[in-house]
Amino acid sequence: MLKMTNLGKTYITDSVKTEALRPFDLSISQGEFVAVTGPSGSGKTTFLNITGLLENYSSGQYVLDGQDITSLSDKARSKIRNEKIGFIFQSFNLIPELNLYDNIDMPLRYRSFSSKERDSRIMQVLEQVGLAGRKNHYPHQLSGGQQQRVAIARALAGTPSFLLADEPTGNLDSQMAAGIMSLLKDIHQQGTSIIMVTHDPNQAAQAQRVIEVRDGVLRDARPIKVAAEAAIA
Ligand SMILES: Nc1ncnc2c1ncn2[C@@H]1O[C@H](COP(=O)(O)OP(=O)(O)OP(=O)(O)O)[C@@H](O)[C@H]1O
Repeated sequence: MLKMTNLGKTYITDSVKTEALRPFDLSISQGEFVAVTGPSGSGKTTFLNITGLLENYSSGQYVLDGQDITSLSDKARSKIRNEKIGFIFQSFNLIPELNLYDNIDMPLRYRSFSSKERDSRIMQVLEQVGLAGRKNHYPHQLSGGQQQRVAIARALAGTPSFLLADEPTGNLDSQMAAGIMSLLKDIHQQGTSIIMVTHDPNQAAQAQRVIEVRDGVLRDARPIKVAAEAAIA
């Protein structure tokens, strides 16, 4: 699904050079659930922004679904971002003036779907996150956990190649956080690839594979399930 080769990111501000990500190689296959973890300032957000095509890298190559991103224009990148990546943020990022239905519809309007197809996609994802009966409600009428469910529905509606989640439970209490983790695991079981940044080692352990970032060095732990099977063999 995605392949990064010798990818690196250096910030230069007022002649101060920060090597946010030292050059690394990484492949993530369709259907994986990957957690990205590491201490504050280690480079997780930089990694996430590059993976989500929100930020450029300084060196190397990034190939997404067979397409080399390196030489694309900003417009072409935006199109790929909208079609292939579903974003989930810590702060939900719903539009307060729009009801749930219209929040989910918003990114679909930039795609070539008919209004009938958009409607069926919106209702399907609202069902999937258990909020079909609340489609006319506004974000402020929902709990934090429910708002995050809407954000997940919005991310899923465009059938992206993968979901990119940035601390998706960071603003939730532990019970709501457990509900969101369980929803993400269900979505993964149904075939969606997920890349999730988290500070929480317990959440990271629920993914199939953990990538650790420390001082800009990306360490790719082996898939946990494969490692466990290897230990038994
Ligand atoms: N725009 C920027 N200009 C200069 N340096 C930056 C910029 N963005 C990030 N950095 C630096 O790059 C390094 C990695 O930052 P990054 O935000 O990716 O870390 P993080 O692991 O996401 O941290 P946190 O968990 O606190 O969000 C840090 O040293 C940071 O100061």
